[in-house]
Amino acid sequence: MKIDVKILDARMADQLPAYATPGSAGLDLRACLDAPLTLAPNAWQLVPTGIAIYLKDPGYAALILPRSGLGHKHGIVLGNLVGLIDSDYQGQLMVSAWNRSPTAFTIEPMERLAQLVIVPVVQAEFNVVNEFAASQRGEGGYGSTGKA
Ligand SMILES: O=c1ccn([C@H]2C[C@H](O)[C@@H](COP(=O)(O)OP(=O)(O)OP(=O)(O)O)O2)c(=O)[nH]1
Ligand SMILES: [Mg+2]
Repeated sequence: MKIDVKILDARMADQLPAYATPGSAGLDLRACLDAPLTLAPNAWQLVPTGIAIYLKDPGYAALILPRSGLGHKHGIVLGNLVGLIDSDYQGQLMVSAWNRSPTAFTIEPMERLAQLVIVPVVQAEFNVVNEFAASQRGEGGYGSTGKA
């Protein structure tokens, strides 16, 4: 699949997001910063990525997810937990970087900060009904099938 991409910061021209291995699901997004950015404990800031994408097809969306290493080892996750990029969004991809750890963390310019996953999307329509056809689960939820 080919996605239109705009390079908004010249530094991104030779380091567009890429799959790190043939089996990678995520494209690493870089922090397009002019200077290091220190996030104090529990601080968050919107970080530009230097690129815009236009998915065009409403059958796709992109998700911005944390990088596991940064999230687990340094507490750098996302202020919105997950970023959802609509297929008609044409602005710069932004990463809400949140330092959920008790230690300050410095993001270096052009460091890989988060990852982008392209996913298929179904746009559903609602069919209003008074009763659903019976299902095995019915209205049971929240542990209703037991623990083991
Ligand atoms: O981490 C993110 C999340 C969103 N976006 C961009 C793409 C997305 O299509 C747009 C709107 O995001 P969303 O719909 O999640 O935010 P909203 O608060 O509902 O804003 P809007 O009223 O613009 O839809 O912002 C990002 O760049 N990074
Ligand atoms: Mg929205």
